[in-house]
Amino acid sequence: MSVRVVARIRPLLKNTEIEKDRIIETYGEASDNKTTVRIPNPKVPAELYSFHFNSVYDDATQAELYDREISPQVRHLFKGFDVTIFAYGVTGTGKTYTMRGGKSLADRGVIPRLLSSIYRRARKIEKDTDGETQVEVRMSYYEIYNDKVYDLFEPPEQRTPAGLPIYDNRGKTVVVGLTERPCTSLKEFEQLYDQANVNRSTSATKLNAHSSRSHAILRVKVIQTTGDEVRISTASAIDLAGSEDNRRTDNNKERLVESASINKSLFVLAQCVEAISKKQARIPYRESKMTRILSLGQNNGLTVMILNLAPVRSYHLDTLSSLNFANRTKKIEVNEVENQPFYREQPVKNKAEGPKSSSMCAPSMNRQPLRPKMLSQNTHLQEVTANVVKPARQFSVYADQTKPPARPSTAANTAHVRSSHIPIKSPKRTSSEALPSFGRPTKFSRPNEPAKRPDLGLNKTAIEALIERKVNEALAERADQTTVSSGDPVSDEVQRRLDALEKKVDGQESERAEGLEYLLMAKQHQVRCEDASALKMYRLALPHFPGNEKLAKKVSALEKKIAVKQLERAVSAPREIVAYEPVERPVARRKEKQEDDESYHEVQDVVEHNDDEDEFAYKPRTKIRRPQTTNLAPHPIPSSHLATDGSPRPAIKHSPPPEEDEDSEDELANTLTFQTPRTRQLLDIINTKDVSRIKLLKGVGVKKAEAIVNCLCEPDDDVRVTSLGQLGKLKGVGVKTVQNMRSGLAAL
Ligand SMILES: Nc1ncnc2c1ncn2[C@@H]1O[C@H](COP(=O)(O)OP(=O)(O)OP(=O)(O)O)[C@@H](O)[C@H]1O
Repeated sequence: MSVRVVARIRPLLKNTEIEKDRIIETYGEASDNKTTVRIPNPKVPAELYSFHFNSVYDDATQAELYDREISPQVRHLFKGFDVTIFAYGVTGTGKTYTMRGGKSLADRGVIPRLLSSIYRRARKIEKDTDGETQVEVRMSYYEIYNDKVYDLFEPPEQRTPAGLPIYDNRGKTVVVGLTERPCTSLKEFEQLYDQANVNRSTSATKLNAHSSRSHAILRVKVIQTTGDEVRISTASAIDLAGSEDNRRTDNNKERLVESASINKSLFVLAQCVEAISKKQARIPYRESKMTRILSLGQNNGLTVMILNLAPVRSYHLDTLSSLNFANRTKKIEVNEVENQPFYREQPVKNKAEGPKSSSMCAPSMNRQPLRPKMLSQNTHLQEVTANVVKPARQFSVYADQTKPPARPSTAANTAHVRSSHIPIKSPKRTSSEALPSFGRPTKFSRPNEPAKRPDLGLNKTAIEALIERKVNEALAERADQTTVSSGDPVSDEVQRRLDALEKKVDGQESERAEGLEYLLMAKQHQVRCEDASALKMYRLALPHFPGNEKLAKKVSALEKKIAVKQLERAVSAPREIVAYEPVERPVARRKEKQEDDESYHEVQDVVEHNDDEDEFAYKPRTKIRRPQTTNLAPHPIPSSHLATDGSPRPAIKHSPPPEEDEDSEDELANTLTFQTPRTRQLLDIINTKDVSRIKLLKGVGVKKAEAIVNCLCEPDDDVRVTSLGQLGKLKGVGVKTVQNMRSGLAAL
């Protein structure tokens, strides 16, 4: 079965969003059964893109979404399936609202409603079985913040900076040292959940006053116990942090680091989804903790993704990218396999207290091999297991007996009975791994049934003697080893040195790793054309690479680039012409431009070969000219070319001006600062987008005029050149041409 993808479009936010800016439309066979989202092409608004999902909710209430999408999953959960529900979307699109919701009854989100359903169903099962089946609910709640895992049941001051380790256990990612709290009622859950949410990392950003800065994972374990049969299934509800465009957030240093980490993990998730959809052999799960924990497409059970979308233009590009991601996600196949019940050994002491009070220590729980999918819907399991006589207990302490006595006939019968009903075979195990003589490896008879125990020829005293002998042997062996190591002064000395060396290297490594982390973030920001954020990250990296000239140069080049951009912006804003303040003239422009070019290539290199960054070696590269396209139409506009409202910005093409113009950039910087009547006249002519008029400008032939008009002619968009700086950056124009055009105007 595939991941179920449902899109939820949040309503317009009062005070900040208006109807006119709505760009998303939804369609379906009926008004309560929508399945399609339509959104215009940002370049060609008349062209609509359609995306089909399992369901689409437009302005839906919390109850509607829950009842139709999540409530049906509770039944599966109690049948033994693991259920994963996760909310995905850009920051401010309503993920936390969907998952957690508000405080009022109507506003409650998926999580409190899910827990309410779980408790209701649990009570019903207990009642229907006259208490024979008991249901226990335990929960753990943690967050992944800056790629580190923190227990949300622990207050932040008790956290270790490194966070909790995770490891893979037979395909399941396990967080080590996580608190698991029993939770007997909805009220108790709400208390725990609210308390834990206080520990979650949230902050105000420009786009969301309560932005989640971490991915939050709630795991609810449902343990159903009938006699000594235990069935465990888990519901995971995940509120992912939203990706952010830092040009829009005005994030400070701390927020930027968080943001880079969020964006990185979401980037890895997108890569994983792409790799799965392309059926690639390598899925890069391990590159982020979030993808390891989410295990999309790797986990068994049922997965529902809630795609949160904002309906307005300011999210246009982000919405498109989320829709594309969701479109790929819906094709991911998940193994719909339920967790099998297992049988636990009931401690004699607790027997009288009944199953509810029995301890549920994780180590005693041995899962059985998974059955193939075709059996996953078997509803007769209870019946079958009721007929099964459990095999005799086997102690490993008997392993060194010459030959274990023949297994009691009941065990053989068990295997026979089982195989006639359910051929238990894990789809993930090879036959050699399966236990040949027992249907279930973890099933033990109760200890107070001595009559069924095999006669293994050892009495209690003999067993104790055997254990004592083994323990003594092991202790003696260890004592021998200790003597050898302490008696060797050379190895002690070597060991001391090694320890010291290790510490030193560790220190350097963590220092360097932190620096590299900043560099990587800087590169990510650069890729997204967030120069200011990139600069901040480079500055943070500086102290980690003392004396690295290349890095220092990079910082100063970026500072200058930003200064020039600010200058251009100031010039293009009409009011600021009046308030013009002289800005320090950019010096050594030629050099700066070279560095810009190089950083352009480096960014590309980092995307392809991240290893380059490890050395931070500044290798001279051959200049690669970007393709000289004359028509923009077939190429998607990169997000950096679009204004925050999704419409194309005035057609500034981020390409280096032609070689001939490099020397004159200082002069252009001069002319950028104000608009003379001649400049205005020139810009007016350019903005006519009329080839016959533009070609008359000095130094402009028909070809150049056509190229200029092509740059400006985005269908249905009024792209205007508002400064000489912008004009100079159009493809094929450059500073000299601009000067020619201006000087020619005097003669017109
Ligand atoms: N369906 C909805 N109905 C009413 N208000 C909503 C809805 N969805 C979201 N909102 C409002 O939109 C704002 C942003 O929502 P929310 O904080 O849930 O976004 P988010 O995607 O979790 O953001 P982040 O990733 O930054 O945490 C909140 O004020 C929330 O109340």
